[in-house]
Amino acid sequence: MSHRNEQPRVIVVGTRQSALALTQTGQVIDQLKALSEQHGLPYTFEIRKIVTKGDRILDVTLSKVGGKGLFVKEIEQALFDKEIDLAVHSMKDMPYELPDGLMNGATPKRVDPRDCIITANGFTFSDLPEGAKVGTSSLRRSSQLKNARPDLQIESIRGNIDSRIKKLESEGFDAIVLAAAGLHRMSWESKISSYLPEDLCVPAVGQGALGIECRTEDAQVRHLLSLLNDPLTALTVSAERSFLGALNGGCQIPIGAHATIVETAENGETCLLELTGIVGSPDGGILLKETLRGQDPIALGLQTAEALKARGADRILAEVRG
Ligand SMILES: NCc1[nH]cc(CCC(=O)O)c1CC(=O)O
Repeated sequence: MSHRNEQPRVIVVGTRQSALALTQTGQVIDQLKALSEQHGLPYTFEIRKIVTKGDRILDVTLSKVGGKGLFVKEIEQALFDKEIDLAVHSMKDMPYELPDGLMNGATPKRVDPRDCIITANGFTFSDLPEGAKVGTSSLRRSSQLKNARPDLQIESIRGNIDSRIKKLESEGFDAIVLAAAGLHRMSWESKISSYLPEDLCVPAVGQGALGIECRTEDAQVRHLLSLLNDPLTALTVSAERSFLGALNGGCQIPIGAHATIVETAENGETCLLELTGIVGSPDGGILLKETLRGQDPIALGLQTAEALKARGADRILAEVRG
């Protein structure tokens, strides 16, 4: 079926070493293998593990470590050095701006974007007892949960999802908050006690989606990755990331956004998007939320950010950044 005359090539895939990173990278490689076969591309795949700064620093709140892209810098260097040819990231850990020479080659279909809680006693969120101790290091999550339930005692919990689940019991949390997507990819859905609906907790920008970074000049990898791209996911993620960029955000500040497709035109060329964005104070005292609709994802992200700025979002964010 080959319409080109491709030479055999080993494509090296970089990944962080966490169980989730390895699992989602493995899943993407399986999909790329199937697509290569289907399209007659003579590619084989190899995994290279990379340790990032975010993996090494585990004892401080991430917003204090500072710097965007804590989990991606070493990976990007490996791409530039051609030690690897592509890297699978959780979209929510990908910085807003990629360096010159690198690009997001594909946004595969998103899985469940919601946050969920795992509790020691199988409680749902509304069952949590007065003053319950809830583990999360995300300012976005603490802001929204404290806003709904000022009595909760939010405490920092770091580490990969597997070590956080262990800490639920060993450190006496009543509940921990995690992205459902990571648990689904690990086939750990059965650990989920309940999902947090979006009117309670708007997810992180890009949550549940992946991004696949590659070199802009690598036409073969770009062609292969284009086969894995899901255009509707790419549209919603681009609205969310436009919102994040307009607020100069990273993943360690209290910002959340989620876009959905409301309507697609028959020809599939235009569609109507709805974007909900929030900015909150970490203690939950202030929580600003806007929902807007539009066709152009970039414009929609900017407009939603402007609407929040008009209500004081910049002041909240300046305070968090210190
Ligand atoms: N910041 C860590 C991180 N990056 C991606 C995921 C989960 C998977 C995803 O959202 O795609 C997680 C863990 C979590 O927040 O529970």
